[in-house]
Amino acid sequence: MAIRVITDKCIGCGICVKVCPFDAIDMIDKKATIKDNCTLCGQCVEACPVDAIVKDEEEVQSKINIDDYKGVWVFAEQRSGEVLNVSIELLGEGRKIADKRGVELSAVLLGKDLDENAEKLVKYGADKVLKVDHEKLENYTTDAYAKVISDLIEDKKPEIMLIGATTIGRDLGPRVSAKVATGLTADCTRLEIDEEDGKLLQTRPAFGGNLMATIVCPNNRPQMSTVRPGVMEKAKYNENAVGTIENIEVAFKDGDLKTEVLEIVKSEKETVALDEAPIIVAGGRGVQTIEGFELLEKLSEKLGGVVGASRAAVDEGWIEHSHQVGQTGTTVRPKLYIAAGISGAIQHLAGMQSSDCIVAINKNPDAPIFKVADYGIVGDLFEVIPELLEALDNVDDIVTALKAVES
Ligand SMILES: Cc1cc2nc3c(=O)[nH]c(=O)nc-3n(C[C@H](O)[C@H](O)[C@H](O)COP(=O)(O)OP(=O)(O)OC[C@H]3O[C@@H](n4cnc5c(N)ncnc54)[C@H](O)[C@@H]3O)c2cc1C
Repeated sequence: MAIRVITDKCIGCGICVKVCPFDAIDMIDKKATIKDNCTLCGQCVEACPVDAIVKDEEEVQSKINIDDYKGVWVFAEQRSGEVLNVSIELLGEGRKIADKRGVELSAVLLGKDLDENAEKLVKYGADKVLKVDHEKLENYTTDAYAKVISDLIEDKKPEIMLIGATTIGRDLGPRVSAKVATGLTADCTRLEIDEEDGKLLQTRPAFGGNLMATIVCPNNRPQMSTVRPGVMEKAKYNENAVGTIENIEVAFKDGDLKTEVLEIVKSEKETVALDEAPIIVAGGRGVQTIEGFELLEKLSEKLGGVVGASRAAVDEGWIEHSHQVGQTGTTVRPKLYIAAGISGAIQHLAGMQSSDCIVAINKNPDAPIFKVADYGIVGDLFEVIPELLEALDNVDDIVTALKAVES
């Protein structure tokens, strides 16, 4: 599709320049000229009084044979030798899509000393693991990983490739998609497959989370998505599952790799792995101050969890954005989510309502958070949390006493 100006008809009235919401039309020599930032919205076509601007509707012809592409791939991301939860979630989602399409589900595993993780991926439902074991892949680098995966795609032609929208996934996905000349939908929160034609309907928040956009990639393959951690259900572990592990040999030529990891230094900036945490104690505007969050920190430490927050608390500057849960923060699915002083706005619920157990502490008995809570405590968090801490101390004392009696 394209927007085209029929120059013979254009009278240079400039109406199109005025109506274009994207400033994508210039008047050059009294003729409308469409710029590269045109979004094909078509407002100029509607507005032109002399029909000098037209939209060419012809379908873009695919340069590849789409039928050659088969199978669903999941990039199995690892950190410090551990496969991330998001990759297990993607195996769960990939399994559903592969079954609907009647194709194989493969995990793509890059790194060093991968035998144990390859077995694990089979037990989480991968029919096949494409294992690329090489010392240059021990630590993630964009050029090495993007090269290996794009070469694999060109060789084996998967129909769909799913990658976690982690910092690594957000770097890797676009590089791979550019190398293999296909589209990528970033930061998806829902995936559906059209069983008939195999189109992947990729849904993601757009315009700052104010609307949900569903995007398809009709003319190129693979259809690639990065998917937010925490939104899909994890694949079930099955000790007896069987699958094949294919060892892929790679060789890097001079010039293939432009970066080398010399040392890994932990950032001093505070970050928190919310999406991996089994317990989250989250606070909202009701927590009132930075000191209020110290109380939440105590409770989360006691429970072996991490601290989360609503956007209101982040906007107040009481806690870093990396702790924000919700539509424009992190989506989480912990075993236990304690929401203290959080009202339960829809954008917050979107990021935490799939948690296994939700405990809400709020002064207002009508707060919407209670509608999704498994346990609700109506009360002042500055009274409730100290009581919880005391009760947990008592439990510790009882456990210590019991151990002393046993020994
Ligand atoms: C496009 C968009 C994206 C957004 N994305 C996000 C997002 O990712 N995450 C997010 O959280 N929000 C997001 N928001 C903001 C969201 O709409 C709400 O404004 C926000 O979640 C409210 O935060 P809160 O519940 O902490 O504050 P409030 O709504 O002000 O609620 C405070 C609650 O604390 C209770 N309270 C007060 N004092 C106490 C006390 N002493 N003890 C117990 N309870 C107490 C009150 O009864 C109240 O229920 C987004 C909004 C938009 C428009």
